[in-house]
This record gives sequence, C-alpha cells and structure tokens, in this order.
Amino acid sequence: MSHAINFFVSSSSRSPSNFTISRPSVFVSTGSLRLPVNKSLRTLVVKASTSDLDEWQTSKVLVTDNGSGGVLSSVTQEYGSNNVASIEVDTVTESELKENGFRSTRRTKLICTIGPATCGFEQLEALAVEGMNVARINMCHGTREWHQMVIERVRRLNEEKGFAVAIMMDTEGSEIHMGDLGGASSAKAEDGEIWNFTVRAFDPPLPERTITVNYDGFAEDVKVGDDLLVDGGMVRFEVIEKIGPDVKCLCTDPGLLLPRANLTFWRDGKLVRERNAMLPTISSKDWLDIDFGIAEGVDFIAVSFVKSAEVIKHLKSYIKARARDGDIAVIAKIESIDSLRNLEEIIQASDGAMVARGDLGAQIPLEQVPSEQQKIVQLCRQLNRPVIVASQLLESMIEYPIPTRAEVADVSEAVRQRGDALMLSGESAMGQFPEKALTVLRNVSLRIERRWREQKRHEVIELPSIASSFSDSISEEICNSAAKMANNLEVDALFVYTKNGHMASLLSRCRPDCPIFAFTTATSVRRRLNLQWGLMPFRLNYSDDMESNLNKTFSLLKARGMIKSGDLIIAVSDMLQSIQVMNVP
Ligand SMILES: Nc1ncnc2c1ncn2[C@@H]1O[C@H](COP(=O)(O)OP(=O)(O)O)[C@@H](O)[C@H]1O
Ligand SMILES: C=C(OP(=O)(O)O)C(=O)O
Ligand SMILES: [K+]
Ligand SMILES: [Mg+2]
Repeated sequence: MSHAINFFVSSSSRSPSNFTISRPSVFVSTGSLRLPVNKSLRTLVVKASTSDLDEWQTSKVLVTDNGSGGVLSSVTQEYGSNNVASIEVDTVTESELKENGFRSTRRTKLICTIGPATCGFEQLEALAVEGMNVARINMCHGTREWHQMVIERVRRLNEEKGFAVAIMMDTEGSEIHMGDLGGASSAKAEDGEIWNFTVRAFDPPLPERTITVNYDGFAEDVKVGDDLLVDGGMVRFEVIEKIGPDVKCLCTDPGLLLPRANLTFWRDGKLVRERNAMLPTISSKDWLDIDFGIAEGVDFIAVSFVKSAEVIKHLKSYIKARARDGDIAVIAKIESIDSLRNLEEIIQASDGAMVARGDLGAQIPLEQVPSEQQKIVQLCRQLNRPVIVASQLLESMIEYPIPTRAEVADVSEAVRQRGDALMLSGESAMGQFPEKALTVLRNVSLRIERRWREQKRHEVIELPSIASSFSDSISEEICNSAAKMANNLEVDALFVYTKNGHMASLLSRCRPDCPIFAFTTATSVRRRLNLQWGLMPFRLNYSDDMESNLNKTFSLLKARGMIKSGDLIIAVSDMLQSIQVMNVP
C-alpha cells in the first residue's frame, strides 16, 4: 500500500485543484548511511491531463519486430491470470550492474564504426561484450550487400545473445573526395611526384599516379596555384596544370593516400567552397542509401556535411512518411563551416548531433576544433539533443596496441564535457586493435565519470527551459527536480517510465550522479536510448497503474539480481507525471 502526497494540476487552470497528504514516508541521508524512516513510499504526483495521456491508455503495449528481442536476457514471470511479464536488458548492462553496483556503471555511450576488421560475427560479439552501444556503418565505403550483412549480424547478435546494439547509418554526402584507388588499399605519394587528379571514369586498374575525383566540376573549379589537401593535409599537392578533365598536381607534402579520402582546395590560404557549397547535402546515391536504411530499420541516420536545418526537416518528414515506426533518429554531422554558421537551428531540427572532427578539422583551423567541440556539446545539452564526439580519438591505435597519452587526454576531455557518446572510426573499422581501442574508451570513461562524481562537481551549466507546451514544462520541471533530489538524497538509481523516451532524455540531460533505468514498451525506443548519457534502457510491458508497474519492476529486477531490498530509488513517469521516492521493498 503506498502513501502519497498528491498534487493534481489541471493544465487548463494552471493552479492546484486538489491537494492531499496521506502520511508520507521519508528516507534520510546521514552521510553515507541511509536510514529508512516510517513508510516505504513517498510520492509527489503532478498530473496534467493531456491528449498524450489519453493516447497512453490505448497503447499500453507497443512491441516492434524491429530488431532485438534480447531473448537470453529476458526473465519472464506470471502476473495475474494471463498477463505474462518480462523485462529485457542487454547482457552487458546486466553484468556490469551485478559486478560493480549502480554507481560504477558506465554513463558515456560508445559507438564503433564497423569495417573489414570487425564485420565478422565473433568480432561484432567481442565489441558488444566490450560495451559497444551503437554500430556505425559508413556508406562511403563497402557495398550495400556488405552493409546488409553487417546489419543482419548485429540483429542476430541482439536476438541470440541478448545485446541491444543499435545501428547507425552514416551517409556519404556529396563533398569532394577521391575514388577508391582502383581497389588498392592505399597508395604512397612521394615528395615532388606529379599526380593526375581527374574526373574521367576508368575501369580498374587505374593508370599509375592517377586519382579519380567524384565531383564533375572539379577540373573547372580548381586554379593553377591552388593547394589540394587530402584528408585535411595528410597529403598535400599543388595544382600545376589543367588539361581538360585532368588536373596535374605536384606532391608537396608526401604521405599515404587512402581510398575515398576527402579533398579540399585552398587559394590564398582560404578554403575554396563556392561551388561545392552548391552540391546537395543528400545526393541521389544518399537517397538510395536512406531508402535502404529505412527498409532495414536502422535506428539512426547520420547526415554528412549538413549545411542547414532545412535538409534535416526534409529528411525527417521523408522518414516519417516511409519508415515502419516512423522512428529513425536523424543525427546532424557538424563538419563544415556552413554547419557552424547555422548550428543552433540545425541542432533544433535534428534528433542529435555529431562533432565530426575529421572533416571539421579540414575546413577550419585545427586549433579552433576543440572550442567548437565544447560549444556543440554544450549547446546539444541545452537543447536536449544527444551529442557524439567523433574522429581520431585513438587514431594511433589503428597501428599500435596502446594509445598516446595525448589521445587519452582528448578522450578524457570529451567525457569531462559530458558528451553522450564517443565514436571510433578507423580504429574499429580497419585498425589492428579494435577491441583494445574500445576497452580504452570504456576505461577512460569509467575513470573520469567516477572522479567527477567523487569530486561532487555538479557543474553549474545553465539548463534553459526548452518545453513548448505546459505539459512539456511539467515533464521538464519534474525531471530537473528528480535529478536534483537524486543527487541530494544520494539515491541508488532513477527509474523512468517513458513511452517515447522523452522523459528519459530530460533526466539524462541533467547528468545526475546515479544511473537512470529507463523502462519503455518499444524495442526501437529502447535501442535509440542507447545513445544517451547515463540511460540504461529496459523493455518492459506496463500499464498506467504506477504502483503495479513499480511492484512488477521491482520483482523482475530483484529476480535478476539487479536491485535488492533497501535500495533507494526515485521513480518518474510520463503517464502520471509524478516523482516517487522509495526504497525497494
Ligand atoms: N565498410 C568499409 N569497408 C572498407 N573499409 C572501411 C569501411 N568502413 C570504414 N572503412 C575504413 O576505415 C576508415 C575509417 O572509417 P571512417 O572514419 O568511417 O571513414 P572515412 O575515413 O572515410 O571518413 C576508412 O577510411 C576506411 O579505410
Ligand atoms: C565522422 C566523420 O565523418 P566521416 O568519417 O564520414 O568522414 C568526420 O569527418 O569526422
Ligand atoms: K560518411
Ligand atoms: Mg566526415
């Protein structure tokens, strides 16, 4: 039997119309020792009646066939006469929780780009075991059949082994890049050599020292004297002669050319981008890839070289009309000067952002990248959009089994900034030590997160109100308060019952000290929550009766050894818009 303080707020009057207190219980914190006082449940219910809630009543159970069933990790129990209850959580979260307890679970999420080094089933499994939350496939590379095989393997991994790895598809975009070197894995350009960059098509093998360029306007746009930079300067050429479709270039900084490497050209020390700025953000090939992603039911589509919010809005409405659940999240990659110019509106329009430092660093001075990263991470937090810090985090681990100290410092800084996720690119796609690289990310994340909590450095970052309706404001206030209470009372975990993940993201935004158990009815929502800081997503069927939901959750989690009697939790829900403080019975 629960005892509650209830505040019922009618959304039309904006004033409390009903106020009852019925002998609440309270838990007090005395340093590190917490003592239960009186009864076991304290509830603050702020109820707003909205159509959202009505929708809830009719869609209590939402199950998709889209991916993970988490079969091995689900526990089933009888509830009532014919109501079978089960809870699904990924095996890694479960064992982390059991081994290390609430506090030491990892809050920063990890993304691995899948490539030739990691596309085998066992290799994917090894990454999942090491903590990969999201597998990224980069449509710049590989064939559609290859990508389909990777998706199929990740799905099978989820189904057979109880993981909940989400899939992110990253578009190629239409910036200028080299062709695929006629099948060679790399080519060495030496100082003083003359190379031919051409828009002509060749059947492999390519003539010697020839590079094809994907952009038809290339030969027209470059001028003699321009600097041509491969991958932001890994190799540098100077344009010395233009002959029809061919551009003869002198190698001035030697280095390794990799297939499909990005090309930028510079004139008088400035990036030339007038013409390529006219290229579409989503090319015709990208649209085909997006159709493929929708058909495969990927969880995220990351859009390369976003220039404005318009393209994101366009893609989102396209997905909404076509996708089975209409719920593929769109991530804006911030990697161009234009995306920095329109940053706020792009992030507003998107479901998340990526600080794509690889190409960003080829477009703006390198020394400007760290401050842009910090700005983007902070803005995403304010606007409540998950943010990924990507590229060259552990670049040296493509070749070496340990990272440089500077790389570890860079990863630490991204964790300290409280980005939602870190991403591996070449390290996991084609490096020699993909699992070791992931372990480094995991260990650094755990260490920095713990240090941050120990120092009790609740950062004073201003979280502006972002709600667009009164009901949203209530959710936001509830989450802000619940997170604050969770820190002050030093609770073990926050529980959030969230239909579409919004309440969970609002809690994550507060970056509380304790982990957030997010219970959702949809498998697809559960996978998407994998990208957000501090969230442990569970799939669970539940009703609109919070007391029964809580009891059900407690018994299921206790049966799994994931919580125990006496643990102190705060529960919030988007059905009741409530905060409840209680200890596990
Ligand atoms: N599907 C793939 N097939 C072959 N190689 C890949 C694939 N995905 C990634 N790679 C390799 O890993 C490198 C790093 O991946 P990523 O950062 O995603 O691409 P890029 O360097 O082109 O931006 C690529 O340059 C490429 O050599
Ligand atoms: C993540 C990035 O994009 P891609 O790897 O697709 O070039 C980047 O440029 O940093
Ligand atoms: K890409
Ligand atoms: Mg890029």
